[in-house]
Amino acid sequence: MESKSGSSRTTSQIRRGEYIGGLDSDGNHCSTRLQLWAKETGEDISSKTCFDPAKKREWYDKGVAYWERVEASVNGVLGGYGHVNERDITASDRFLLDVFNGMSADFSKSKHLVALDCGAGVGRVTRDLLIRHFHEVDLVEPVPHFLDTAKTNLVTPSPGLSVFGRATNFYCKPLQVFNPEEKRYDVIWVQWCIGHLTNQDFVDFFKRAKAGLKANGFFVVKKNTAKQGFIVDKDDSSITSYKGGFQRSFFQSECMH
Ligand SMILES: C[S@@+](CC[C@H](N)C(=O)[O-])C[C@H]1O[C@@H](n2cnc3c(N)ncnc32)[C@H](O)[C@@H]1O
Repeated sequence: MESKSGSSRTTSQIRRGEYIGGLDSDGNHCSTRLQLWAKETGEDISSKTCFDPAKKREWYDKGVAYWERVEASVNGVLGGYGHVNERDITASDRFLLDVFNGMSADFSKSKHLVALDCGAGVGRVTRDLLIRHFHEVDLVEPVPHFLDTAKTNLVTPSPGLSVFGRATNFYCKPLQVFNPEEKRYDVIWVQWCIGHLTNQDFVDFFKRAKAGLKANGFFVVKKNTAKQGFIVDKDDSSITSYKGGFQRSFFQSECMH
C-alpha cells in the first residue's frame, strides 16, 4: 500500500492503524496518528517521548481554558446536548446492573463499594448514577467552577432521588497528573473526557490508575468514537478516534488512541 507521500507502509503500521488519516476541526488533514500527536502535542509516540513540552502544555491549557468558558450546568458539560442526559444515565444504569449481576459474590451489595468519577464536570454522572450504586464516590475534575458546582449539586441532590452513597473527595486536577489512592476503587468511571489526554498520558493514566483499583475492580470508559480515523478538536484540545484505535490502547496499554 502506498502512502500519500509515496512511501510504502509496513504491515505493523497498518496493524497499528497508523495509516488511517484524520481531520482537525479547521479541516486540515493529518495522514497518521504519529503526525497528529507530534504536530498537536509535541509527542513522539514511537519513542514515547515528548520533544516539545511547550506544545503539550499549550494543548492542555487550551483544553481547560475552553471548559472554563462553559456554563457550569448539565447542558454546558454536554456541549448543548443536555437532553441526552436521561438516555445516557438509563443505558449506564443497565450496563452497571448487568456487570454487577455477572460478578462474583465478592462484589456483593454488603461490600463497601467505592467509585471514582473521572473528568467529572458538574457531577452529573455521580449524582444521577454512581451515588445510587456505590457507598462512596470521589470526583476528579480540572475546572474549578465545575467542581464547585458538583459540590453544591451533591450536597443538595435531586428531589425524589433516594441517595444511597455520598460524594467523599473532590480533586481539582487533570487526569494526566492525578494519582489515585492505592486499592481504593471498585470502579473507575471515565466518561466523555479521556479524549483530552495526549497519547502517552492516556497510556500512563491507565497504568497509574490501575493501582487505584481493588482486586476485583474495573474501569468503565465511555467515549464517542469516529466512524474511521480520528478527529482533532482544536477548540477544546481533544481527539475522537475510531474505536479500533482506542481498543488497542486499552487492552495492550502500549499503543495509541
Ligand atoms: C464533555 S465534559 C463531560 C463531563 C462528565 N464526564 C459528564 O459526562 O457529565 C468533559 C469534561 O472533561 C474535563 N476535562 C478536560 N480536560 C481534562 C483533563 N485533562 N483531565 C480530566 N478531565 C478533563 C472537562 O473539564 C469537562 O468537565
